[in-house]
Parts: sequence; structure tokens; C-alpha cells
Amino acid sequence: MEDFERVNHRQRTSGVIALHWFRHGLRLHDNPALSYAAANAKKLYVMFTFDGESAGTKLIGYNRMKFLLESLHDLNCQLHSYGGQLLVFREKPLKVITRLHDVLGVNLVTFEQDCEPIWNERDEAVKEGCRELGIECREEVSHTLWDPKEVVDMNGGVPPLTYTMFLQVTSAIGEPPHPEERLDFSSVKFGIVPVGLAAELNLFAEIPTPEDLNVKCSHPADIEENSGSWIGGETQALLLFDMRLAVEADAFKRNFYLPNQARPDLLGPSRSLSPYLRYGCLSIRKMYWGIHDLFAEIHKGKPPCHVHLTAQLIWRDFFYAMSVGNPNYDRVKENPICLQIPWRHKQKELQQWKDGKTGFPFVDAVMRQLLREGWIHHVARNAVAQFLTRGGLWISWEDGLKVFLKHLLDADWSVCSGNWLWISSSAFETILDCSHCLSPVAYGRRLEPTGDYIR
Ligand SMILES: Cc1cc2nc3c(=O)[nH]c(=O)nc-3n(C[C@H](O)[C@H](O)[C@H](O)COP(=O)(O)OP(=O)(O)OC[C@H]3O[C@@H](n4cnc5c(N)ncnc54)[C@H](O)[C@@H]3O)c2cc1C
Repeated sequence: MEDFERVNHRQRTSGVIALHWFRHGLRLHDNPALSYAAANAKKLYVMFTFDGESAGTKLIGYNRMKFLLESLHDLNCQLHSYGGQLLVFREKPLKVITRLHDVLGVNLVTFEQDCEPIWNERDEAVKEGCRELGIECREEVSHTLWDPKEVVDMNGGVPPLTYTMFLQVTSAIGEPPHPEERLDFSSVKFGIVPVGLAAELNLFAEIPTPEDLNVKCSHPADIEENSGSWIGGETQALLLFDMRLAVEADAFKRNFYLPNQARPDLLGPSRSLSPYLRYGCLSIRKMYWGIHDLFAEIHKGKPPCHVHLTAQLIWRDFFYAMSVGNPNYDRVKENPICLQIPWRHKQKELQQWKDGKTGFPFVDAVMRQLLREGWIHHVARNAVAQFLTRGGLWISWEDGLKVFLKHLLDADWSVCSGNWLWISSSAFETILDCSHCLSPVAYGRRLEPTGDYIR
């Protein structure tokens, strides 16, 4: 046994040594699993591990990987100010946990719930491994407003198939929890990993770059041009959230709702919070209650109204709940909620759509923006998704989903699949509906009549 193993073996017997495992939830505020670890441990380790899958890294483009790494960098900087360090490994989580238990005496592991079925196997293996090692495992729900598993249970074991049903079930559960008070980390004692163990577990000396993880930019000229347009991390998320509250306050005062949906600005600077919600840099509960309380303050005495932004946040929860227990949610085959539509296999047209070379200027501009920046407005997503599926090329939504999952900054397995199912009219309705489709020409002209967006 090495010296440090002996020392830490002794520590194990005398108190809680915790490891918080970040998967998403990349924030210090309103993070109940992290606060539990910090409040109960005499020493705390915090980690993220690149296992080839977690945080949606199985299918990931350059822009999202950059956003994720910036978010980790931001966490690390914040932890540094409290004398801590974010440990970033390239290893399977259970191996890291096991070795940190063996060598450093870790006896408590905490993490935020990843409710999607694609994570069940990973999380069950970790929970089982912890049980065998006698490690306490604590999982907290804070990536969604309600616990999607509770929603399904409450609905008799099946997900509520429509948004209205979802609202009924959640109103029976009650309001979503308020965000926690911000924890003071200054009294937390953070642990570091000895050199030998660091090498064994492939601990990065500093936050890696996308290239370190073999993710390359396919348009190198864009790196400089786009630098600064999206910056990952909690610090930036909180800044943008304050700006967003000001925009919503102005709209509420004028009795106007969803300003960025009703008057989409395709040319303005990116202000969306979805990539920050996807990685949990911003707490969904902080956003929900922030908007809710703002409405209540401006419209004193009026009952809460869900036609504004909080309704959008509830849609996000709806799509998560829909995917619980359905590992085939992202495909046509063996997906119990998906209509079996005879989509055509047209490789050439699919490639043209992916490359932004269909010949329809608006559709092509949107796809080029997706490839270069990783973010496109909701109305633009609608346009290209309908064009690919029931409104134009008649190609399966599954093909479109893969492209979105790779390139979108906010790409989220449940939310993206749910929206593709919706837009292609493959689910949440009983029949395929092609009676109302967006014109790929007139729609673009209406949204942005100057043509500057396309240029
Ligand atoms: C084909 C398609 C794929 C999509 N894929 C994703 C995805 O992978 N990840 C993702 O977060 N959103 C996805 N969306 C939903 C939506 O386009 C984005 O959430 C929205 O554009 C984000 O912009 P915003 O933050 O300004 O939204 P806002 O209007 O400010 O809404 C606030 C938040 O509510 C949530 N939200 C808004 N609209 C929706 C919606 N339709 N479904 C679920 N949640 C919503 C998002 O978290 C968003 O950040 C997709 C939409 C379509 C049509």
C-alpha cells in the first residue's frame, strides 16, 4: 500500500468524504445534490468524467463540445476561488468512484438525476457498485421542475400523452420546488488527488480543449469569427438570465407575452438560455420562479398565467416525462408513441439538407447557421424540420434528429426527439397531419423580409 493510501485509509474511518459527480447540472447555485455533499462532508471531491457518453458526448460537434468545456472551465474557476478544483477524468465513472473509495476513503457519492432512459444502465451500475462498496449514493432531482418518474407514477405508470394531461397531473403533484438558497462554499474543505492516482485515472492537468478530445472544427475559419458569440458556463448563464428578466418585464408591462417567439429576431445577438438549461448552468427552478415572481409583481392580484415563458419551461418537462421508460423515444421502430409513416430513403436530398444546399435559400441559411454557430431560432427549427419531413422531402425525422443532436448547442435527447416527433406529426396526435405545412419560401420571407439573414 502506498503512503497516501495508508493515510487516507485512516481518514475513511472518521467521517464523511464525499464525491460530487457532475454530469449536467454544471452550476454551484440551486444544486441540491452538491449542497448535500458540501454540507455533510469533512472533505469534498468534485468531478466530471469523459466516459464517451455522459453529457451527450457520444454524438457531439465542435461547438457544443466547446460550450461544455467552457462550462467546466467556469466551474473550475469558481471552485478555485474556494480553494477547490474540478477533477476532470477520462475514465468510466464506476472505476473513478471505486478507486477514490479505495485510496481516498470516499464514502458518499452525490449526483443530479439524469431521468432519460439512456442513462439507466450507467446509473444502475454506479448505484449497484456503490452498494457493494458500502458507499452512500444520493441522487437529487433538479434538472427538471418535477420528477418525471413521479409524473409517470402519478399518471398510473404511463406518461401523460398530451400537454393538457401533463398539466393536470403536475397540478395534482403541486407547484415545482423553489430554488435553494446559494450555498457558501468558503467553509468546505476540498480534496485533491495524488499524482499516482491521477495518472491511473487519466486526470486532466487542466480543462481539455475539444482537440484534446478528438473533436475538430470542420470550418476552422469560423472559430475566430464566432468566438464570443456563445460562452458556456454558469457565470454567463446568470448574466443572460438577468438580461432576459429585463426583456420579459418590459413585455409584461405592455401585456405582451413571449416576445422572442412573437417577434423572432433572426439577426440579433444570441440571447437564448436553452444551452445553459441543457447543461444545467442555469437552474430550471431559478428560471421558472424568476419569471413567475416577475409576472406576479407586475400584475399584482392577477392569477398566475401560463401563456408566458413558464409554459415553455413546462414543455421541456413534458418531453422529459414522455421519454421515461421509452428507450426507443428517439426512433421510429419499436417506439410505442410513434406513427409508422413510410418515410423515403433519399441519401442525396438528405445530404443537401444537411449541407444547406437544397436550393431553398431560407432553409439553406438556417442549416448553415446550425453548422457554423450551433444555435438556430425555434421558428427556424420548425421550418427546416417540416421541410425535411412532412412538408417537403418526406425524409424520416430520425435522420434530422441525428443532425440536430450533433450540432445544436442545446441538443438534448428527450427534448430534441420530442420536438421532432411533434413537428413531423409522428406523435401526440392520432393521424399524420399535412394540412398545414410551412412554405419554405413564404415563411422565410415573412420572418425576415430584408433577406439579410440569408445573405
Ligand atoms: C425540431 C426541433 C428540435 C428542438 N430541439 C431542442 C433541443 O434539443 N433542446 C432544446 O432545449 N430545445 C429544442 N427545441 C425547442 C426550442 O426550439 C428551443 O428550446 C428554443 O428555440 C430555445 O430558445 P430560447 O431559449 O430562446 O427559448 P424560450 O422561448 O426563451 O424558452 C425558454 C426555454 O423553454 C424551453 N423550451 C422552449 N420551447 C420549447 C419546446 N418547443 N420544447 C421544449 N422546451 C422548450 C427551452 O428550455 C427554452 O430555453 C427544438 C425545437 C424543434 C422544432
